[in-house]
Amino acid sequence: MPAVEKQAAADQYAAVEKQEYRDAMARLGSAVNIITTDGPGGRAGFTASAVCSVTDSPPTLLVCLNRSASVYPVFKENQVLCVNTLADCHESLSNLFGGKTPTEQRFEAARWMRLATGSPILTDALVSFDCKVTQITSVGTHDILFCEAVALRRNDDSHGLVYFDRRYHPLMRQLAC
Ligand SMILES: NC(=O)c1ccc[n+]([C@@H]2O[C@H](COP(=O)([O-])OP(=O)(O)OC[C@H]3O[C@@H](n4cnc5c(N)ncnc54)[C@H](O)[C@@H]3O)[C@@H](O)[C@H]2O)c1
Ligand SMILES: Cc1cc2c(cc1C)N(C[C@H](O)[C@H](O)[C@H](O)COP(=O)(O)O)c1[nH]c(=O)[nH]c(=O)c1N2
Repeated sequence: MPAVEKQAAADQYAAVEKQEYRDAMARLGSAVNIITTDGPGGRAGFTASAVCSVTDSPPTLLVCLNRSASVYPVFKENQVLCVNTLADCHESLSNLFGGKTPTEQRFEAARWMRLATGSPILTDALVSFDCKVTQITSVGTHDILFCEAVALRRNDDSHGLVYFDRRYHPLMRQLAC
């Protein structure tokens, strides 16, 4: 089909209204993560549910970051980040990093260490992916950061945390007895 006709065919679909889309997205349960960075641009961190695995070769995750977030310029400059996937005990930490709280207050509330990139690793996270940002694509209000994992840390005894229907839910692992 010629490009003009393809465009005309696509234009016949109206976009779903924003609130209706959010109400629908609230039905998708997801892991909750605190994304951190440190480097020439300074230290920053925010809560993100828009995170997923892209490929294992090379081991790559994606993180969606709203360009209007206060932390955006810091992540853009540093080009490294850590995806810290939260455990069941981290509900209040998730809210702290998801709101309007100043950076120092966010980081004071937990214990951190470093691995390869210098990004803060949450010591009791379920799992942490220390990454370099390899590619960025803008879609609408967000940037999609493609992140290659260069180091990992796991806490195999922790339970998970899921964000579903605008609430947090603990997700129990079957632990060996
Ligand atoms: N991807 C995101 O940027 C994203 C995801 C989850 C929550 N949030 C923010 O966290 C706060 C609380 O969220 P909530 O789930 O309690 O209620 P909500 O009604 O704002 O969002 C419902 C769902 O819609 C999606 N969503 C919300 N805002 C979005 C955005 N700007 N871009 C893309 N998808 C978005 C998410 O899947 C979210 O769980 C809100 O300020 C929300 O904007 C942002
Ligand atoms: C459960 C949950 C999940 C998400 C968020 C919030 C919460 C509570 N937020 C919002 C994000 O954390 C917030 O905008 C940042 O903390 C930046 O806020 P300030 O601009 O610094 O106030 C968020 N933002 C984003 O850009 N991508 C995402 O995937 C998510 N996911």
